[in-house]
Amino acid sequence: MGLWEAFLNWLRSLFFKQEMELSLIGLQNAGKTSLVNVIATGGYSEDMIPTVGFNMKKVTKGNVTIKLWDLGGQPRFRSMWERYCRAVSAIVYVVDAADYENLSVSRSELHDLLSKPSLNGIPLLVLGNKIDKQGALSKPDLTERMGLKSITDREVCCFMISCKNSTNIDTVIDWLVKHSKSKN
Ligand SMILES: Nc1nc2c(ncn2[C@@H]2O[C@H](COP(=O)(O)OP(=O)(O)OP(=O)(O)O)[C@@H](O)[C@H]2O)c(=O)[nH]1
Ligand SMILES: [Mg+2]
Repeated sequence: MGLWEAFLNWLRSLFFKQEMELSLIGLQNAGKTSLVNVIATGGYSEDMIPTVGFNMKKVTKGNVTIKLWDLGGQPRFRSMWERYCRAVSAIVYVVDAADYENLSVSRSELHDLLSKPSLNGIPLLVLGNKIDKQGALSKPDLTERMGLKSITDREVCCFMISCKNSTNIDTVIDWLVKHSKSKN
């Protein structure tokens, strides 16, 4: 980056703060809270407590402030997913790519959620997590098993990640930042 361009970017960052709000959705144990921690602090722990209800965290990346709604994935919390997705710039749906048993439930929960008229057109980022695990699905397999090609009414993107090894977390952050909106 040239000096002049860097200077312009710096100026822009002073005046054009960006902000975004997004919701992290997915079945229990998919790694949503782990992802929040990795994005916020880079920390990872095996010892996680299931999220009860939801948590909110604000993270700043460059001049973008991201408000993250981290929702509980257990069946009893799924009915509130829609409510927390209505006003967001993007829905981030986390899937455990090594947990074959729960893939069909994850797929149907995703498609149920996207069928809500209130969520029409909101961009979707699907993250296949835990690719450090042996036997984790490849991106084409996950795309197929989650029926992502049939979603045509919005922007859909899919990345394979590992919160444990911080794989592709920078790609996720780049995507998020690109989907933020100007505040003023
Ligand atoms: N091997 C591996 N384990 C992971 C990874 N990410 C998360 N985990 C583990 O998966 C378990 C569940 O992680 P959480 O982040 O609590 O999952 P969650 O989606 O927030 O679950 P709920 O809050 O119940 O909806 C924890 O034991 C994590 O350590 C990963 O990339 N690789
Ligand atoms: Mg959680």
